[in-house]
This record gives sequence, C-alpha cells and structure tokens, in this order.
Amino acid sequence: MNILLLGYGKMGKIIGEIAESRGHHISGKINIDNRGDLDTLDSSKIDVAIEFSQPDAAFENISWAISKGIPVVSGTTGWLDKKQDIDDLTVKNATAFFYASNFSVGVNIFFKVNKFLAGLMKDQEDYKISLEEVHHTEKKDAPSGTAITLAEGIIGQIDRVQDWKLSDNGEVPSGSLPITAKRIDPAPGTHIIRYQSEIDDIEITHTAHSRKGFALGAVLVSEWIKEKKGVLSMDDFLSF
Ligand SMILES: NC(=O)c1ccc[n+]([C@@H]2O[C@H](COP(=O)([O-])OP(=O)(O)OC[C@H]3O[C@@H](n4cnc5c(N)ncnc54)[C@H](O)[C@@H]3O)[C@@H](O)[C@H]2O)c1
Ligand SMILES: O=C(O)C1=N[C@H](C(=O)O)CCC1
Repeated sequence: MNILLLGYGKMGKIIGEIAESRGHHISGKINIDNRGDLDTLDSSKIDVAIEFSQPDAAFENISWAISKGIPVVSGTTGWLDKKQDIDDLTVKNATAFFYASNFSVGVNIFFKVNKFLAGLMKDQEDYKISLEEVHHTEKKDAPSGTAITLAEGIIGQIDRVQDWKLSDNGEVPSGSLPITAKRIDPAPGTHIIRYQSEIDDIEITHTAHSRKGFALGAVLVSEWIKEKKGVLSMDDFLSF
C-alpha cells in the first residue's frame, strides 16, 4: 500500500517504520514545515493517509485528505469538537474515516474492562471515583483522549456521574468525575481508574511501555480500511 503520513513526529516516525517493515511504501512525510508538499502530491496514488499531528492541525489535515477521496486513519487527540464535520465530509466524498483515541489492543481491552467495572459499581454509592492519566511533557492536550474515552465509559454506566472535570487535586463538584493529568517524562501513557471507599479500594491500570502498540494498531487498521467506506471506529475493527 502507498501510505501518506500526515504528521511525522514521535508517532509518525514509528508508524512509518512499522509500515515499511510490513512491506508498505511511504508516499509522503508531512510536517508543519513541509505542508506545501501536499500541493504537488498525486493523491490518486495514495491508498490511505495516517494522521497523527497535533490538536490544532488535525481538522485541516483530515479535511484535505477526505476531500481528495483518500481514506484517513487518525489518532490525533484534542480536536473532536469538529468530528461531526469530518464525518459529514466523509459521507459526501464516499470515502472512509477511522478515528480512535487509542489504537493499542491492550487499551481497547481496558476500555471494555472499564465499562464492565463501572456497571458493577453503578449502585455502590460509597465509592469515590477518580481517573488519573500520566504522559510525557511534550503532550499538548490534557486530559488525554484515552482518559476522555474512559470517562465517557464510566458516565455511560453510572447515573450519579454526569460529566468529567480536569482537577489537580481530585476535588470537583458532586456529579463530576475528576481527571488528574500528570506530565512526567518519558511516560508513553498510563491510565488509572480508582474506586475508593472507607472500607477498601479497587483500582485498574493500563501502562503502555512504549508507543509500539499505538503505532502497530494504526498500521493494522490502515491495512483493514483500504476497501471500506464510511465512518468507522475500533468497534468495527476489533472482534471483541
Ligand atoms: N490514538 C492513539 O493511539 C495515539 C497514540 C499516541 C499519540 N496520539 C496523538 O497523536 C498526536 C501526535 O502525537 P506525537 O507524539 O507524534 O506528537 P509530536 O509532537 O511528536 O508530532 C506531531 C507532529 O505533527 C506535526 N504537525 C504540526 N502541525 C502540522 C500540520 N499542520 N500538518 C502536518 N503536520 C503537522 C509536527 O511538525 C510534529 O512533527 C497527538 O495528538 C497525540 O495525542 C494518539
Ligand atoms: O503521547 C500521546 O500524546 C498519547 N496520546 C493519546 C491520548 O491522548 O490518549 C494516546 C496515548 C499517548
């Protein structure tokens, strides 16, 4: 496959290496300083664009590719207030758009465990619920996209939690789920969900040891999406 990398930072580089090791060709490596190269690129020769850039660039990158009919796999976090516009553009251009806040298989298992645990805890009002995420200091958004997906999983199961709020000390108004975001190098991504009561605590943790799981997931989805159309997610890709 011919793959265009929209964003060639920490993630773009690992994605490129894994894609080449699986026999794919990288047609372009686009960063903030060579974005003009897109004007001369032959879009008909690109099978899929993989977009890992930054929150304020994602919408423009994705729109550019979708408007040319190129299927896009995106993992950039922090821009989802505009996702509906991308979904509409995808349908209008009869192409495919795949978004995941986290492409690692382990985290997607963790998403399911989180929802299951939240379902068990929904009537256990003595437990205080909180979420913590830890990432490297170059991360531009907080909380992480993964933490937001986890929070939404809890909010969907537990009526006494209606929204989430970023909080340094865990203190939030009643009805809100506190998310604490820590920035410590070189953390590739750790997420902890805590249920704490006077009697006992329950904690579940996912710790990424490197970025490999995120990058491999994005390449596997790109191979899968080639013949697909529409707005897709991990629920379409994974069989669990
Ligand atoms: N979904 C996942 O599994 C997952 C995993 C890791 C990271 N991420 C997300 O992916 C994004 C990238 O992470 P990273 O660690 O590679 O960041 P990074 O800062 O290392 O790289 C981002 C790159 O985007 C480039 N860029 C900026 N503006 C651009 C533009 N207009 N067009 C093209 N490129 C542009 C920058 O030059 C930079 O090289 C972040 O939003 C991060 O949260 C998602
Ligand atoms: O390094 C990052 O940045 C990461 N971003 C994603 C998020 O915001 O959830 C996934 C984990 C790593």
